[in-house]
Amino acid sequence: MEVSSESRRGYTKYGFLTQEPPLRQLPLPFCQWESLLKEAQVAVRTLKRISTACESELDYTMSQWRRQVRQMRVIRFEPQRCLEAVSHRAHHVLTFLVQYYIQSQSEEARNRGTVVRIPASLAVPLVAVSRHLGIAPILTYADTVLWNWKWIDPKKAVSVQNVGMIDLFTNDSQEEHFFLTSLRMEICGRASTKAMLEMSQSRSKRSDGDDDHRQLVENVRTIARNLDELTDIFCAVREGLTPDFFYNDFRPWIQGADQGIESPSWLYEGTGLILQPSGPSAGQSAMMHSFDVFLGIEHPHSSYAPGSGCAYINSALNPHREVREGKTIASRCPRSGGNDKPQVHQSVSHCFSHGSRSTQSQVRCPASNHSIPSERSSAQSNEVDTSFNARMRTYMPIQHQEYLLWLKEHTPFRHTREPVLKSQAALEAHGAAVRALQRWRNAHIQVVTQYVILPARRKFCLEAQAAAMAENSTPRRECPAAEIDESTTKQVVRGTGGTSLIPLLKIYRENTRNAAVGSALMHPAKEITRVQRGPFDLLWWLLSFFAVGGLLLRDVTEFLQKLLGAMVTFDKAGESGLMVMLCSLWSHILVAIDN
Ligand code: HEM
Ligand SMILES: N[C@@H](CC(=O)c1ccccc1NC=O)C(=O)O
Repeated sequence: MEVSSESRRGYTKYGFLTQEPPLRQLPLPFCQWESLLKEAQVAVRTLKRISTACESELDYTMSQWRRQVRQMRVIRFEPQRCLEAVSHRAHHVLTFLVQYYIQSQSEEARNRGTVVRIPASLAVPLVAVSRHLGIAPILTYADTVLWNWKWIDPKKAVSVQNVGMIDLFTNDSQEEHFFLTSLRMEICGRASTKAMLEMSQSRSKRSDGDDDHRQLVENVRTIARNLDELTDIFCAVREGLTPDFFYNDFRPWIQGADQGIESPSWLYEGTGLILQPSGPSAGQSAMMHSFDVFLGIEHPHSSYAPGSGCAYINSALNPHREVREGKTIASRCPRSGGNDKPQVHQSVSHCFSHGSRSTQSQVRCPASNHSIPSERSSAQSNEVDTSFNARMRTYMPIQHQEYLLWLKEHTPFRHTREPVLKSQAALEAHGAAVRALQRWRNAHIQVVTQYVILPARRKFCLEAQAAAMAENSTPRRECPAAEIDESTTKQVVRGTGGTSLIPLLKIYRENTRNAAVGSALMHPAKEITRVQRGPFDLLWWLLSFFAVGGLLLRDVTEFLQKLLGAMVTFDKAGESGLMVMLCSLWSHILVAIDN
């Protein structure tokens, strides 16, 4: 797999962000799209903000807006004749318009029947530009983050403080803070990308000298430290975003059509496409994928070939069969994760990869496309779709997909972890990086619980209560969110990427942990010290200190009591009280981490 030296330079300098700040306005022929975007943004901001009493006014305004969209003529977009930056902006604007168009419709309208229609005025140019970019024809992480940033002060360099977002759905600073968190991680993560590139490139022209080896160890240590910085930036998402705003006000705008079997399909008028695409997720960040790829952490069933596999239809006719390239084969598509029953995925489709820009029609089920889970894997993973990562790659720009394939071929930690087996220092560095990634995944699971699981349970409760009241007008009974059991959560809660999210995230964390345990077993190694510790780590160490200290204190006390008889007195009640408190705190922390 060849990645041009030019694009490699690009990754080095700006990570996965574009070299230049993204375009903020499309050229003249496409200004109507820009005006429609402004109109929708203003309507949502002004009418939603005032009060809920304005909801119907918002509905009315948006229905007028949708009419304009339907009546707009199809403007031809010829990406081959445009600068790449224009294509990025076109994909960004069109996918924002599609989200406004679909998500501003009432829930009944969206679920009525099985198909939601995207007017040709949006669908035709969107499919053209998506083919050109080798990306899915739906709002992606690239649209919301990578192609959506601006310098605050163009005279200063790009830094985590000197950036802002261009377009938002709600125009609320909380939404900006959410996207900025990812953007800042992308900027900060450039240090890792640079280190990975250096190592992987030098592997091709390998000299294996001592200096090379020292450099490798230094680079892997850089990655470990950088991952901890990323975790700190990630945790700061809490500083400017409330779970209520995230879940109830912002998230509905970015939903895709991959929210379970009852999700409607999206029909792209004038293109022949019917898809059930996933919404955006930072799981589409090539920077985040590169850590797993580089460190050799495997997530089973995430093997992958580039292209966009999101193009298919769930015809839901025969639950046990899938039509593939003219043949009918028995299969199951793990597309929507968790509670997937065998489904039909009769593909339609066009592929959005470079290699197949021509109107190639092929049958693909995005997740199972490259790897259909075996019996063993299903049992092992408790029916969780672990091919999420492979599917998410098909929502990345094609260069990022190709870069990840190149990295997999060239990482020094491929196959046998050659340098690791050779050197204790490299092994330690690798173990520290893996553990740092695991810490990031722990933090991520906690944030997902706080921002998705708990608000979803709360909403489910309120809806159940309202329904019960409407049915038999029984008095309102409290329904604490915590009462909802796990199976209900699984049914009602999905990620924008369409997954049954917590089981998936836990498996990914487990795979990471196993990679770390594996190397630690081979050579028990000292942990590389973290450069920055979060308050949680401090608490962890303090508790460990007191717990161990408490145990020691008890042993020493007993010893002294035996030794000195009655000379040493110790308040037994106080001591055991302390122990109980410490144990219970400890178990709370363990439970919190496991959640
Ligand atoms: C409030 C903030 C966030 C929430 C609620 C959230 C939620 C989720 C959810 C629900 C998933 C499951 C997959 C799916 O989308 O269906 C997921 C996956 C993922 N998210 Fe986030 N996310 C947040 C922020 C971030 C950020 C800032 C990053 C990094 C840039 C990130 C990186 C990932 C990755 C890499 C995955 C794939 C699973 C893995 O590798 O462990 N997330 N996220
Ligand atoms: N998967 C997340 C959404 C998400 O993480 C996301 C979506 C769009 C752009 C960036 C995202 N992640 C972090 O900024 C969710 O289920 O809400």
